[in-house]
Amino acid sequence: MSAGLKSKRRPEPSASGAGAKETLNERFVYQDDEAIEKPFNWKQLARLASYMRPYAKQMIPLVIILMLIGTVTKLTVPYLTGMAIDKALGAETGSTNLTLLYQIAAAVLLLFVVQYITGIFRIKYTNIIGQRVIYDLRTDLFRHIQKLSFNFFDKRPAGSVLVRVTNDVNSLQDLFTNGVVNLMIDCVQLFGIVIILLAINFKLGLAVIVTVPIMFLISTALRVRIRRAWQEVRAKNSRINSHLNESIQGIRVTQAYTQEEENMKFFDAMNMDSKKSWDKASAMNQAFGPMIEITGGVGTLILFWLGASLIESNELTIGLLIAFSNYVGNFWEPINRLGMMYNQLLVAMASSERIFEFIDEKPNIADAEAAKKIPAIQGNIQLRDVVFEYEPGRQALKGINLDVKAGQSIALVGHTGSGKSTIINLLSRFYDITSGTITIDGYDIRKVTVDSLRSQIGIVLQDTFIFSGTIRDNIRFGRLDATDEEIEQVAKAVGAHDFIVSMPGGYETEVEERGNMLSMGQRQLLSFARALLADPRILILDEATASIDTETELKIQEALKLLLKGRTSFIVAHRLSTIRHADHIVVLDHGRIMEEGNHHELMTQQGIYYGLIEAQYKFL
Ligand SMILES: Nc1ncnc2c1ncn2[C@@H]1O[C@H](COP(=O)(O)OP(=O)(O)OP(=O)(O)O)[C@@H](O)[C@H]1O
Repeated sequence: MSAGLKSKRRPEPSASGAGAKETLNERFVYQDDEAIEKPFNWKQLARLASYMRPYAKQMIPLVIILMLIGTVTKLTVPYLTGMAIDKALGAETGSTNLTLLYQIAAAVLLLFVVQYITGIFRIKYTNIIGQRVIYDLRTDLFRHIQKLSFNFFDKRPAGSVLVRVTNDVNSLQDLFTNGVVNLMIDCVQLFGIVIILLAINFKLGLAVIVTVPIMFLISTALRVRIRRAWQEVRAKNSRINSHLNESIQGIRVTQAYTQEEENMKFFDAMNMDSKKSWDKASAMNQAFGPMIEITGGVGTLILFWLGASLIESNELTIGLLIAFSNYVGNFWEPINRLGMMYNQLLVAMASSERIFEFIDEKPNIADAEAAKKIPAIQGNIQLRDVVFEYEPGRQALKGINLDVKAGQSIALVGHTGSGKSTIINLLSRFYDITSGTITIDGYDIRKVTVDSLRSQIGIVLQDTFIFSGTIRDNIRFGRLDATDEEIEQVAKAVGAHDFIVSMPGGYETEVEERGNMLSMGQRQLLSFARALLADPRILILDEATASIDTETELKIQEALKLLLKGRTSFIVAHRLSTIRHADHIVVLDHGRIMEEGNHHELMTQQGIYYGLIEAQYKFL
């Protein structure tokens, strides 16, 4: 397997059920993804808000106007209701006035209609803004992830990267669509109600307002506990998802080793764990949920108790008390929502921190300041004292010197872990060397632009990745502007045409992601066709180790000959036929070149190479 594509594996499922429980806490947890909420951070909030800037001029003023109209109409209704009771139904005047009642009813109806219509448009526009912001954020993140270097992915499980692009971005969706506008609405509504309450009756207004912070604290504290319990449920479910993902990906290995029962035990333990935390959260919801409702009731109680005495002393009318109680009802709504909003913000803090951490990660393979494009490559390559460490202090290559002339084919051979894949990863600059130099046609590869370098180097990896799409699309990946004829030409040249046309849809056959429906040999031929289409001056090839039937082997050898013709090539070679035909063979051991030469020279030396070839014969 190529070093660049190696991922750090999590431990294998443990062998016993008890072990399953013990490891449950560590497996499927991406350490840095565990934090569900983070403390409030103004800088980060400002950075998030900056994503709304492009839409600020066009849409935000419109949303604010709609919101203000909606809030004013909403706050006018209780006042009109109070007026209807006092003036039209005679609670204050002592005589009924039906005309006034109808007029007030008509006004209230009109206000409702206005509120309804402004609400529809406000929601529509906030959703549009929210979706655009999320789209921008996701695009930024994906564009950036694509640029990150191999060593970034070496350190992270693919699942952890996935979680950021999907879950973390999604968790901000609500904040951007409803959160920001609701926050504004609630603040305006609260401010308006405070003024109105104090204006209607200062004493009563003050009494109600004073209770607010206490109620707010109680309800927020209860809510925090409920939220944490639900977050625990979500975290457990996310572990189940990760396990499920791995189980499905690895189903072949599980079935081949008849590990279904063990896997089931592990899943069961996780499932049970999730169920228990759900039970706990649900019980908490039932116990505390009604208490939050009751806190709102206390305010109303104070209101009627104090209100009644004010009516007795003629300081307040019945209508105004009812209007007052309506306002108090409206008062609780934004306070509760603000509490929820605060929770939402803390969760958003954690998600945005993770997203920005990725966006701020500098790809460590980037163009040098004065980097120029490398001109059309001839293919002369020189490695001088190349030392490379994946991790500081552990040298994977310990001073490699190599001279390759344009058009030569170099076979890299050696025991597993000797540094073969590392060399080919360095040539395309997937990693930067620790010391020494690599030059192509005399250009130091660190001083030319990464794009101009990679676009002239073709790579065929052992794990030939097939993307979901048609066979034609997969070949076209080598050069996007290739015509259909060119695609068929290269497929014919590498000997893939026959099997392609025998498939149900020919070149248009849809292949699943990773190309599961294709055989190893077929995948290999497709990737050769892809590389031939790209027509690079330098070709890097990590030869597949899997044994394939002799007929396919012959086809692959033929295709390989064609592919290598006239190019400088580096092959991590496993097949004897490939090695034998190489112009130059480099034998690596523990990161050093131990032997060099052609097949005959090395065989007569009777050194490491001789031993490797002898060992291969034994297996044949
Ligand atoms: N991504 C990585 N992070 C850290 N160390 C790595 C990484 N990839 C490879 N190594 C280490 O570098 C050394 C050389 O590995 P390399 O993959 O080049 O060997 P190889 O000769 O290609 O082996 P194989 O034939 O098994 O693919 C090994 O000791 C390996 O453990």
